[in-house]
Amino acid sequence: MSQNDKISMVTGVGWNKGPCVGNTAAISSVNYPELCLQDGPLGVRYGTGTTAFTPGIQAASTWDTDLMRQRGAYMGAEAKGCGVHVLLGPVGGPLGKHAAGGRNWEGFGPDPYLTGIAMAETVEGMQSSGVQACAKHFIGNEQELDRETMSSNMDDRTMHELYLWPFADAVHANVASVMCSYNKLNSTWACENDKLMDGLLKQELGFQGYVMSDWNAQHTTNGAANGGMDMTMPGSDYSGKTILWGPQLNSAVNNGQVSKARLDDMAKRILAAWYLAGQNSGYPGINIKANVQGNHKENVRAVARDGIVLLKNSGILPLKKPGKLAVIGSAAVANPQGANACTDRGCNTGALGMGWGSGTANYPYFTAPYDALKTRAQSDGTTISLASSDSTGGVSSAASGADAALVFITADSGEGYITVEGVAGDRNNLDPWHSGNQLVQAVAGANKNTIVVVHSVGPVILETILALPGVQAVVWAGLPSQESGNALVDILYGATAPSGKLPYTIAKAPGDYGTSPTRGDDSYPEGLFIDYRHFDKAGIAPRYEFGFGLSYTNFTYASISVASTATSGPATGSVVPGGRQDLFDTVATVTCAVTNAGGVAGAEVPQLYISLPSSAPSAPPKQLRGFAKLSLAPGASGTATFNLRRKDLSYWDVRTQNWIVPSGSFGVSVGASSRDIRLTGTITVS
Ligand SMILES: OC[C@H]1O[C@@H](O[C@H]2[C@H](O)[C@@H](O)[C@H](O[C@H]3[C@H](O)[C@@H](O)[C@H](O)O[C@@H]3CO)O[C@@H]2CO)[C@H](O)[C@@H](O)[C@@H]1O
Repeated sequence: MSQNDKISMVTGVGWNKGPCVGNTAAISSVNYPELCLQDGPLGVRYGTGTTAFTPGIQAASTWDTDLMRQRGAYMGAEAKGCGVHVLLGPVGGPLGKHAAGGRNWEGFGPDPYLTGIAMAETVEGMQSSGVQACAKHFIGNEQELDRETMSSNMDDRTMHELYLWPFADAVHANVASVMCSYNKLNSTWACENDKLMDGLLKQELGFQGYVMSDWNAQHTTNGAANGGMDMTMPGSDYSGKTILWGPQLNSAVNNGQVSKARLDDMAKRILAAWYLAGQNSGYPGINIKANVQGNHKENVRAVARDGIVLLKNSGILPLKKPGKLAVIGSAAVANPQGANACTDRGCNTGALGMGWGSGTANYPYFTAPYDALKTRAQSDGTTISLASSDSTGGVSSAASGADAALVFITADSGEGYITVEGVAGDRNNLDPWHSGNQLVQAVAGANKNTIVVVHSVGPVILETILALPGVQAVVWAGLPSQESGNALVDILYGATAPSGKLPYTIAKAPGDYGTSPTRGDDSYPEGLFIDYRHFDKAGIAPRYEFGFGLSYTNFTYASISVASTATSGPATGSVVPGGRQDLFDTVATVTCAVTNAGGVAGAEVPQLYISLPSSAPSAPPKQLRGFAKLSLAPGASGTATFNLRRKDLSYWDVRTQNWIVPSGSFGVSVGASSRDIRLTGTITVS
């Protein structure tokens, strides 16, 4: 390849200059195609014949690795069918430091272990279908407010044990590419941060793919090249005036400011990823409008359904052919202007299926809650009525007299380039939108059998709602995408027992989280203590804890067994993708029996938390390090097996710059949530 070829391979053609959101030019000398990079984390953005998969946070809410992998594989297959070479997902940052963070819903929640597993499953699924995955946004882009000017200043241990952790799992899964983020990291732009891209990602984690910039996140020609960035996107700023690579990079290489070896390295990494994905032969031509949906809606329905978390149920659910059902709220029906009426889903009108921004896709269709409820009611002979307004005025007459009243509320957020109803990305508060508390108050005042359905991007404060005696059930339906109504009916009528568990904590008050987006630089004073790690350490009682979720049956736990070969000391071995080799060795196995002790089939998510021994530096009281999902018939038992990797028992030692397994007694807690611990054991490491 000539120097010009290499420059062309690493430089986007410019904003809005190609068929995809990011494009590089074809290089005929090596039969390399015009490369197509397209969002995003839940399917092909701007497609017309593509599936709108569930957002990452809903996949996390299932705690089901098979569904996560299938979701990734189907997204990858659709991307390939459209000729997309690089699908811009999954999202491991934001992790979810702020409950109100605008883009949290694109990823898998604030626990690094759960997000890491979900990242790996998604990457492997996507790349098994032949598309290159892109782990983003690297790193510290935890809020939309000031994201393009602020610095995320975090200490080394917090970096390793929280924010870098999911990216390490993505690299271990051989992710083809990583996207550096808009913000600065410890005062240096992420996209020219040598410590970050070269030091952490390429050396410590052994990443062999390429780093692309977030769109217009590059600031200098030489700083980015010498800091470890390998591809600039989209190749110009949004006005098309500023171009930082292309001819500028050519000059920098010619005058020695960027070495030829560095340019070769960039090109080698991009080509390696292209070969890794097998895109060098028989790859389809680019057609974002191709119809590639196949049967993928089945995964959407399964994730939407199994991600529903039942928070409260006095026994009203599952519904048993009610004579009269009242459905209330604007969020029960599709956006009257059309499900795709707002660009990049930049409005909260009608039923909510995903947040807004670049991480969205067009709905090929949208089954709203009321659509599916009406179909079910007709087959049951139920009289169903609809009041699709959030005004409390006529609610009393709509709700009274019905056997049950279903009221729909929402909370939305998204990417900061769109402002919706005064919300510029990050949420302004953790309340339901559209006066949801007042709506529920009015409904529950008129009907003592009120069921609240919440569609939300993240935690909502539910105290007002839970204090109402008429509220018999709260169904946390999350972000279900195109299969919203069908998934909800599956759960409400008991075709499937709810099996989702919260991938974040729902607090009693916003201040309980201890973090919120702020202007300017952020020094990350909370360190390791976000979400449940903070609640546990500070002794704050959450309303619904991380990992919580009810079912229509109940499960008992017994017979914990712990076997370990773990030895104390630092990680060793050569660096493989993801870090030192032995970090990924299984060093302990915990098993337990789980029995469905109730009368209906259901699925349980036993969760394993570890507590580090006293010889380790101060650490969160409990940290998730394993989970399983067991589907069990009534009376049946199954075995949950948790394989703990060396890394799962380690802390990051800043002095030696290595992972260390401390000696002593590790607490092992297995339970139905982070605060419903059913079995305990110990792992003793000498
Ligand atoms: O899509 C690729 C990555 O882009 C980042 O989001 C950008 C988004 O894709 C793009 O549509 C949007 O463009 C707007 C632009 O910011 C604004 O100045 C202009 O007026 O309107 C444009 C919309 O027509 O910019 C987004 C960045 O600000 C994502 O961060 C990343 O995750 C995507 O993969």
